[in-house]
Amino acid sequence: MAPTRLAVIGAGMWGSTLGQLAAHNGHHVSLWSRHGDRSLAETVADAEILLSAVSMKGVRPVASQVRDLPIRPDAILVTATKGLDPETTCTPSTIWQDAVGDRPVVVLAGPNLSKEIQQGLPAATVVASTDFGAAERVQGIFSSMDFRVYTNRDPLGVELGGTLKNVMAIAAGVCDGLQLGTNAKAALLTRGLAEMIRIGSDWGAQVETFYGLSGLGDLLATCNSPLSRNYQVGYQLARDRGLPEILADLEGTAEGVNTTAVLLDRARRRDISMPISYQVGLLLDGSITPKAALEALMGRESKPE
Ligand SMILES: NC(=O)C1=CN([C@@H]2O[C@H](COP(=O)(O)OP(=O)(O)OC[C@H]3O[C@@H](n4cnc5c(N)ncnc54)[C@H](O)[C@@H]3O)[C@@H](O)[C@H]2O)C=CC1
Ligand SMILES: O=C(CO)COP(=O)(O)O
Repeated sequence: MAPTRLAVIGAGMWGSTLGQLAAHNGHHVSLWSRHGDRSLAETVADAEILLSAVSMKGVRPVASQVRDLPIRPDAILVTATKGLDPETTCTPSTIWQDAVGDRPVVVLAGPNLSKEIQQGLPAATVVASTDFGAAERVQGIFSSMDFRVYTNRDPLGVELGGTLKNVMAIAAGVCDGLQLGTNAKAALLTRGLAEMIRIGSDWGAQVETFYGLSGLGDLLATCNSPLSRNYQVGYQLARDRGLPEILADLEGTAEGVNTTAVLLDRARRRDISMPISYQVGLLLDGSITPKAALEALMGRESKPE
């Protein structure tokens, strides 16, 4: 494949890792950070691929800057952020589509703990777009013997899988922090996936997408790894640490903390039952203890699966 010019917007853990993967494949990568010397305008001007890996709070401000900059008419925008916009509850790709007009937008998500990828351990991911040719182009840029990239035609489902599992990862951390055992964890993840599918299909995503790498795959990785920041938040809450203290010590962003409130807002308005997410919300705002959250979930009225 001919070398491609990539602008990686956001030089955090994930942006840097994705930049390295593309550079190892011989592509020309420029990394932009709000703290760096190079301007965003210079970074994106010639780029054939613009890849955003800023955390959710940066998506709207950065996308509105990019909207006002000259970029190539044939540029492809790739979004790798896993979060929800608090103003509108929409996903990052919606904000980016608005900023780049009719250029293709590709969502990249999967079970991708950046520290493992940095060590050269094998991983797989998904690139999804309604423009299948654009997804295939991005697949070619990142694919290697260490990083297997699948295409998908359901960008919303892929994006929601990566985003919603962060809420479940907080719950999974609590489960392990309280030492509730393997049965409890399996029940939590299975019912968590049901919750993700319930709201995701109402959103317009395809159910089968949630059984793929970006849904079940990312749920398994994130909910079972101490490398996950979201898992760490839950684990440490269960060990009686306060949220501000946990976040102050955390390396990078735990998107699930903000995602939970936005998700619950949407679930309330759409009248969708999200019992696990609801307890995570109470836990994060300090109005319930981890043990009381467990009791509330186990004490719910009996129902069919
Ligand atoms: N680290 C990982 O393993 C993975 C992370 N992700 C997702 O990627 C996103 C970024 O994650 P990390 O790189 O780990 O987080 P990070 O905290 O290491 O980096 C976040 C980046 O966003 C930038 N940023 C934040 N607000 C900004 C603003 N207003 N303007 C400009 N830049 C701003 C920060 O400067 C930083 O470079 C998150 O949504 C995360 O869920 C997805 C897959 C894997
Ligand atoms: O999304 C991730 C792995 O796919 C990273 O998880 P955390 O953001 O919880 O660290």
